[in-house]
Amino acid sequence: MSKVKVIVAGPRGRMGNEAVKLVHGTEGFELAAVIDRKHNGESLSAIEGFHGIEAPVFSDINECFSSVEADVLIDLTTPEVGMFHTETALNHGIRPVVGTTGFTKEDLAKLDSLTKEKGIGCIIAPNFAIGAILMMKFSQMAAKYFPDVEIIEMHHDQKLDAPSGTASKTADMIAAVRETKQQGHPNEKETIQGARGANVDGMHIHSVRLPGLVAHQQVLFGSDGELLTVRHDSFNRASFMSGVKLAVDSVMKLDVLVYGLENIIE
Ligand SMILES: NC(=O)c1ccc[n+]([C@@H]2O[C@H](COP(=O)([O-])OP(=O)(O)OC[C@H]3O[C@@H](n4cnc5c(N)ncnc54)[C@H](O)[C@@H]3O)[C@@H](O)[C@H]2O)c1
Ligand SMILES: O=C(O)C1=N[C@H](C(=O)O)CCC1
Repeated sequence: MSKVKVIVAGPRGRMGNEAVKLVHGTEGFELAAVIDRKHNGESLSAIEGFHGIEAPVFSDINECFSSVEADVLIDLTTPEVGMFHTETALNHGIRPVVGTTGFTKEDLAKLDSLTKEKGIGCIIAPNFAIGAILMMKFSQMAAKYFPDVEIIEMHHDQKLDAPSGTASKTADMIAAVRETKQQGHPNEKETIQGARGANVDGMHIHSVRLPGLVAHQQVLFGSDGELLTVRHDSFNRASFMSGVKLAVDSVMKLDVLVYGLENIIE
């Protein structure tokens, strides 16, 4: 069987670095190229930390897609760049696997119609960690019985977007199964703006950013006399890689946009 040819965008980033190593070390995958803001025209193996991993480096995505034959783009960059890369990949017939977070509902709607128009698969996964997917699924289950929910997401202090993609997705999944509910006292007032966090469908999301953290979330469910906490912690970026592999394998069999790996795993 022929190998899945993969391009990684953002190879020198925290996640991109792991993804390059995953693709390079996976038998059924081939690293076709990388897209990096610097090092155009070099081989990846010449860049510190990638010794022995041969792949051409492109700074221009259109040039990359025109020069290299590829099946899948893994994007791990920034929200604005990720949206541009995803649209460009779809327009070139390359299937995107997007880990980049910070996409708006409008971005997702736009990508959904572009995916339908092109008839190829696309996966946007706010969190690739299998434990995080289960945390979201368990939270959705719990919300049927505990409609009062607060989400606390905690990430490293270099994160650009807030709330996290995982927290937004968790809130969306919970909103899909519970009636809209304004939580807390109906007359509550913030004496310092933002004290109650972001409000999604009556649910509050609190974003913590601290050095030393990687990616953590707890979903609190309160009821009369009891508290249920569903929590997940990623302690390193390797925790995301089995989900990245699953997404690359899965996107090859899809012809629609899938938003969230919970739609892929049983
Ligand atoms: N889905 C998940 O499971 C998951 C897990 C971790 C991080 N993330 C998300 O992945 C993204 C990357 O996270 P990170 O921690 O690796 O960030 P990072 O800042 O370490 O890496 C981002 C990389 O993108 C590169 N980049 C920026 N613009 C570019 C361009 N035009 N072309 C090519 N490369 C470009 C930067 O140079 C940088 O190396 C973020 O959006 C983050 O929220 C998702
Ligand atoms: O490190 C990040 O940034 C992460 N972002 C994702 C999110 O926004 O949910 C997932 C975990 C790590």
